[in-house]
Amino acid sequence: MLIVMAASSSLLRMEQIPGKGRGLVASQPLKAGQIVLTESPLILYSASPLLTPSSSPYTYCDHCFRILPLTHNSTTVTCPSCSNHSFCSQKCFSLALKSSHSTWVCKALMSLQQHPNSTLLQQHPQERQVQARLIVASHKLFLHNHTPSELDTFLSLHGTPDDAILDAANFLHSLISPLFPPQAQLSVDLIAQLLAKDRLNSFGLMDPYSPDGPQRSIKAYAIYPKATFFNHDCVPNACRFDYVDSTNDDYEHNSTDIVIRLIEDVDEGKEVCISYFRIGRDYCTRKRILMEDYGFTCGCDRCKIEANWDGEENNSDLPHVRFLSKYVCERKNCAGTMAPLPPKDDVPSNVLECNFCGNFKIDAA
Ligand SMILES: C[S@@+](CC[C@H](N)C(=O)[O-])C[C@H]1O[C@@H](n2cnc3c(N)ncnc32)[C@H](O)[C@@H]1O
Repeated sequence: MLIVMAASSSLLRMEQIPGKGRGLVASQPLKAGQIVLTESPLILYSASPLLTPSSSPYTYCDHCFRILPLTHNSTTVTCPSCSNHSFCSQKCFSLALKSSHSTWVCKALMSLQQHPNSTLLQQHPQERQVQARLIVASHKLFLHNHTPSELDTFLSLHGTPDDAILDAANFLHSLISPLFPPQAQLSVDLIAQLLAKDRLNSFGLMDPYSPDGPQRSIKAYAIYPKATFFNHDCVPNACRFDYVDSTNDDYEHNSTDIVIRLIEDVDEGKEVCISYFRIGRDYCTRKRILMEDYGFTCGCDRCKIEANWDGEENNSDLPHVRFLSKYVCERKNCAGTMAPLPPKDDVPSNVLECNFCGNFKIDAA
């Protein structure tokens, strides 16, 4: 059912949006269901703490983050050097050896997991163990011979270190810089920038949906070079899909790619926005997350209206209430966002797909 279509970057252009910084706007009229962006992560790293056993019921391939079978089967490969990282197939392991689990990454992670580094890490909040993974995963950006544009792109992202980040950066620098090759330009300031940018710009790749399972947790974080420029709206006109655990062959080797698909038609020049979390959340929760995690107050029409609600109103005619009743997935334990499948031969689809549980429904309207 899925349709793979890499979006041309000409569908979107970057502009300064008053009060929001940079954003992405439609450079031509766009249709509901249209895929406006597909891209691979610039940085991708596991959300599992390096030392503490994960609370997730799942284990993942350490390269593509697909779920591994409970008992390792014949295709699962464990890294013979560290015995700590597993891969869903020989192919994924081979790809990992050239990128996410190169000899250097393997040695750096092992060194962080060994005494006395592990003792030092354990004396700090557990978050440091995940931040250490981020720094190791980003090591290519810090090498002098690495393409400078990626580091420049990264450093231009939103996010400024605060005192807590500077403390974390000082500690992580003392722990990790001895592992870096001499030609790397790793400094406390660069680590602080990395942590600050990651906090505002990374997307979480989630555990698979299960109707009766525990609440889904994040299995990996990814920073996408263009998708990071989508601003937030509480009534978004686009939403994000990923197919990490999809069994569809089209996604076999790009399962950590992000796919941004339009929920409704977007006129030329109009900003394309996503929601930074599930859209059904109430006003106070949205306001808190946007301030605490992203540092801004949302000025969208939905927030303006809901700020004055006392819970007694009949709101069924309001545009955002109609939007939510149409596009929030009603499946148990889900509440994801539903977007139409891509149009075929310019004919819009009346099938909606949930970006969280993968459910399909016919749009009766
Ligand atoms: C992932 S970045 C999005 C791109 C960003 N505007 C830029 O110029 O790089 C997230 C940041 O964009 C800004 N932002 C996103 N949505 C916003 C909104 N609806 N209102 C105000 N600021 C917003 C906030 O500063 C937020 O921390």
